[in-house]
Amino acid sequence: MEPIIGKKRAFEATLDLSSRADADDDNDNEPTELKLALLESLHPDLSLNTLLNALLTENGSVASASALLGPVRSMPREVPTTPLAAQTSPSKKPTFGRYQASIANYVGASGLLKSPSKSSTKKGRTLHLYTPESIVANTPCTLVPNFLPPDLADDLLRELLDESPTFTRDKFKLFDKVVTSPHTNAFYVDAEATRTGAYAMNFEDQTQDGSLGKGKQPENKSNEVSHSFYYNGAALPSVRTSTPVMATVSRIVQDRVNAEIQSWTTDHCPGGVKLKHQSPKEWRPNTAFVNCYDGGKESVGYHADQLSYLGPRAIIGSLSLGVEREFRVRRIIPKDLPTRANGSTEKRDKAVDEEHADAQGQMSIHLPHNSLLVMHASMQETFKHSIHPALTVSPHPIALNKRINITYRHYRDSFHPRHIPKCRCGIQCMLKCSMKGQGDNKGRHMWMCHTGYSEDAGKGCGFFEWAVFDEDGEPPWAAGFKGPA
Ligand SMILES: O=C(O)CCC(=O)C(=O)O
Ligand SMILES: [Fe+2]
Repeated sequence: MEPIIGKKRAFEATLDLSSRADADDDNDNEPTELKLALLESLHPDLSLNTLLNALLTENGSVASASALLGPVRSMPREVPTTPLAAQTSPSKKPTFGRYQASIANYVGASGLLKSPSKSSTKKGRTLHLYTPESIVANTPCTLVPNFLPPDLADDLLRELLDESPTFTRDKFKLFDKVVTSPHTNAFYVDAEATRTGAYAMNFEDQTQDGSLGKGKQPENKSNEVSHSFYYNGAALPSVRTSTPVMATVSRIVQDRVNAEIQSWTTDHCPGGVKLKHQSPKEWRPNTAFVNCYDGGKESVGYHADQLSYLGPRAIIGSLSLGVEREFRVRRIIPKDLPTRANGSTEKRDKAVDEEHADAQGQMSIHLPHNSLLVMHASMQETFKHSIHPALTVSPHPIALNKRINITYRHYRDSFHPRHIPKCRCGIQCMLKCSMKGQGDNKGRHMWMCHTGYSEDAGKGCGFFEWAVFDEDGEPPWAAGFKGPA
């Protein structure tokens, strides 16, 4: 059995680490904290998130936000002198028992907030989607609220909160600068997957019960790059075996995601048929990134997930626990720029991309505790996603200011590190979807060198080749490859 040895994860070079909050779009000069304080005094039983959302939806107008939120419950009381953001800072004792209002009370039949100007996204604007119906109608995602039995969700949350102090921050290169991700994470492989098959692990790294031990981060003992997971030019520094509750939940996620794939295909794919390059096989999660966001400032910028080990048309089951946060999505806008021979991108192009993307606006999905978001087969190729920084968070009784997110993933045997193409630097290529180029090349997948993204690497070798898949997304080296689609 060959070892899988972890390394470091990072994101694509399109990350936007800015913490620009939409509240900057306010149409007057009052600080947002003051407006929130006013709104809170008018609607004392609503959560800060609800108030903030209403304020953002109404472009910073307190009067319109208040009208949207419904009848005023009391006369305004004195505006607190402490900014509300500070009231939920980790140093302050959180107040529990605050009623978490459902914004669905304030939405129209479409699930969109009642506001005619919000029927579609606009430059710099955010369309808030508050119901599962509006989410699936506007994005390639399905939201399942109250997903797990409540005690199981709490057990999983407690288990991962215990692990979270050992999580690390990604470091990677962006526009020639080394950036650190504004949240922490760790990578897990299912114990079952580490015992057999393509993802079998080197048992030397494991303890007797088969786990790597809490927070244990073994050094990569092998330089055999073909057995490591590479993200943006560096191998992951550690691979952990999934915790017992993660594994139990993984099976529940598997069943639900497969059922959701079926309904989504029937309802949203032309002719009710799966997409070209989507795998027809059962989705079987065998790995997961677990993310931790400690307080509203922690976030992750816009990115599409790297496809190297997932293959094209990847599906991800993303479980949220603890503090509710905003998951923002925006469409990737293909542009008619000529593709460079080596598929490389430049700073100037990225800036143009960002400007172009911003012009389309974005959509916001609110992810409460114990909700499962299924990112369907067209998501990674057509949308970017992020966790937006929050001015305030409503503390969770177990997690306080933290949000834990588990992205369950199916790493496919035919995309195992030992199989995928290597570049001239000698490391595995990254699989990406091209959004540039002309005609048929737009939306094609490509294998490319990602050394240039690594914290300590040079420019990379510029290796690039178009990826070839059959109808089911299998590469030419896979058993049963049926020929180019
Ligand atoms: O925290 C989340 O919901 C998203 C995390 C994410 O995008 C990722 O792990 O790639
Ligand atoms: Fe992601």
